[in-house]
Amino acid sequence: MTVILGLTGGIASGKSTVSRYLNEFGFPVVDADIIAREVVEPGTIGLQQIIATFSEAVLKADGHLNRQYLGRIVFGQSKELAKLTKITAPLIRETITKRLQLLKEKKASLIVLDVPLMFETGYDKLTDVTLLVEIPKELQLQRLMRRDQLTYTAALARINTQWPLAKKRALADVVIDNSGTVAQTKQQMLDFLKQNHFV
Ligand SMILES: CC(C)(COP(=O)(O)OP(=O)(O)OC[C@H]1O[C@@H](n2cnc3c(N)ncnc32)[C@H](O)[C@@H]1O)[C@@H](O)C(=O)NCCC(=O)NCCS
Ligand SMILES: Nc1ncnc2c1ncn2[C@@H]1O[C@H](COP(=O)(O)OP(=O)(O)OP(=O)(O)O)[C@@H](O)[C@H]1O
Repeated sequence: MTVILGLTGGIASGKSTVSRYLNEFGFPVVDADIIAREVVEPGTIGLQQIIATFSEAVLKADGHLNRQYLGRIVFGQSKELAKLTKITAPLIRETITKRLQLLKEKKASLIVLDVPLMFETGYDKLTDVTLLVEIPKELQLQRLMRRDQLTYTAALARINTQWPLAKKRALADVVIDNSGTVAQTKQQMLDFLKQNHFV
């Protein structure tokens, strides 16, 4: 039987750090952020629809989506974000469903489904167990500002488009605290994997 492990957490909480670690054990990862990029590559229907909605100003000179520019438009303006997700959400869902089906057919024992907006979008329904990576909001702001070179206000706007941590924590089966070192986080993950006989 295949177990689908839903991995979630706020922006810059450490999901990729955890999913990379899980992938080191050979567990396949289906990553919604990566798929969100694939569905708007040049030549896709997704990109065509984005241009039709937001104008050609969203394109870089090489024809790729200017993600930084679009991010500035949508984060902090809920109407604009809703227009974008109306385009991307169905395309992401279709790809995720296909990938999960393929991996199940290959009889993967554990599949990691990494979705930042797991609970907000109901993807937890596809999972057998949900794991939340959490850090305190101040640390989240610091890591996000540093990683994406954002101002305090821009980082806060991104965080505030997502559900508050407490609401996600109430729904998660397992909570991993990523406020310490990466090594400490990996140890918590290893304990979880061992306890559940995944390794
Ligand atoms: C606005 C975009 C172009 C900005 O791109 P950028 O490269 O700067 O960010 P990236 O895609 O790496 O996302 C970073 C993080 O932002 C957060 N985020 C992304 N989309 C959303 C959203 N619709 N609502 C809330 N938070 C979001 C997530 O925590 C995500 O991990 C991009 O985020 C996007 O296309 N978003 C819409 C697609 C989507 O809904 N993705 C989430 C899949 S669950
Ligand atoms: N335990 C840690 N200690 C210090 N820095 C960390 C730790 N975990 C992650 N980071 C750093 O914090 C940033 C966010 O981590 P990561 O990219 O894994 O988060 P994420 O949840 O996948 O983010 P997003 O979903 O927004 O892409 C990265 O720059 C990463 O190197």
